[in-house]
Amino acid sequence: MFEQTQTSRPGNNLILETIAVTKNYFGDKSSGVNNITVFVPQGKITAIVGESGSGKTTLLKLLAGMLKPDSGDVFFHGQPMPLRSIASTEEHYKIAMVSQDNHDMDPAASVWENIGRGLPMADKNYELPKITEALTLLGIYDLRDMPFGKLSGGEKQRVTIAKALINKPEVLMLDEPFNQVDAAYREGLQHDIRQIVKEWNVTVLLVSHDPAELLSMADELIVIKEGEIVENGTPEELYHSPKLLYTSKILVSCSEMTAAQARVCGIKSKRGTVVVYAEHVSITNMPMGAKWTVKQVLFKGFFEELIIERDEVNLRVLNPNRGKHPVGSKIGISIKKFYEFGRWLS
Ligand SMILES: Nc1ncnc2c1ncn2[C@@H]1O[C@H](COP(=O)(O)OP(=O)(O)OP(=O)(O)O)[C@@H](O)[C@H]1O
Repeated sequence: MFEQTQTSRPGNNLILETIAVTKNYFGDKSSGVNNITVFVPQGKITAIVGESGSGKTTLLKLLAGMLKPDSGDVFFHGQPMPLRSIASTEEHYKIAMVSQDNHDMDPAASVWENIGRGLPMADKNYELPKITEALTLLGIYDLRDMPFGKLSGGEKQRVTIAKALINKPEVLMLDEPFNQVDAAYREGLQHDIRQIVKEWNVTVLLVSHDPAELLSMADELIVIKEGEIVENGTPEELYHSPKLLYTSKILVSCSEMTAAQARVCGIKSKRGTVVVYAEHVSITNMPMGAKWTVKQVLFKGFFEELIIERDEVNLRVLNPNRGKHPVGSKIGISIKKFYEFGRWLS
């Protein structure tokens, strides 16, 4: 594999680290994670990205002390992380996990009751101000008397996050937190989480499959493939200069082609694979150059994505002028930028 160790940025205080951690479920490297070293900076949003089954949740659980590594170490504030299955310790209250399934919520109980159950018994006297604060923070105070089971997916997710925040954790782990949440609601929730991170200096570890979410929310991305770290950097670094084809395919709507197919687009490449981002293709107005056929028009809200074809090569094009190029019409294009990847780096 190309690179196995995430690099830490100078000046960042680290809150969580794994050093050469391996966790395999079947005794070989085919599942889990292998020899992973990661540094999680305090007060930032770090996203773990990778294709399905690459080991993101396993890494999250190792960092939370929910899984015992086969080898290697996990540190929280520089101290070995105790395992949760033995007993919940002070460290564990400082790390809250929000997963996709809301499994610890009681659908018949009210929002207020569900959130209150997140408090330790000794803290019951402080229930009123703490629950009020959590509900207000997530903008769901008005829902306090509603049964949890009657809420929409987005509202449920806000309640789950409010419950995770009630003990003011130092680390909030979010595993696919916005899966059930529709687009309009999602942006508001993402914004609120960013605010909480800033105001409370909370560290967030985020697992997501949504490129827009990853790019807009994360301060740092860790890319994981087949249980190993293959690349890391800021969203800007990885978006504009991905080292790996794998990374660009996760983060960007793009077209992947062989060097021979790229020649159809006027690109001469000596390397194995060429990638063109949809946003780097512009539509030209010259009728003579209109050699591409629009095959599909994908509605994306305020813009469209066109799939166009020429000589059996398909290309994705970002089209801001919606409705102008229907299926079957001919267009010309120019490509502003492309990326080349050698096979050994993919
Ligand atoms: N409890 C388990 N027992 C056996 N194998 C497991 C277990 N948990 C995960 N695995 C396997 O380990 C690999 C990594 O799983 P993991 O859930 O960490 O991946 P992921 O990147 O989070 O996937 P997804 O994006 O689909 O949630 C997969 O091959 C998975 O099948």
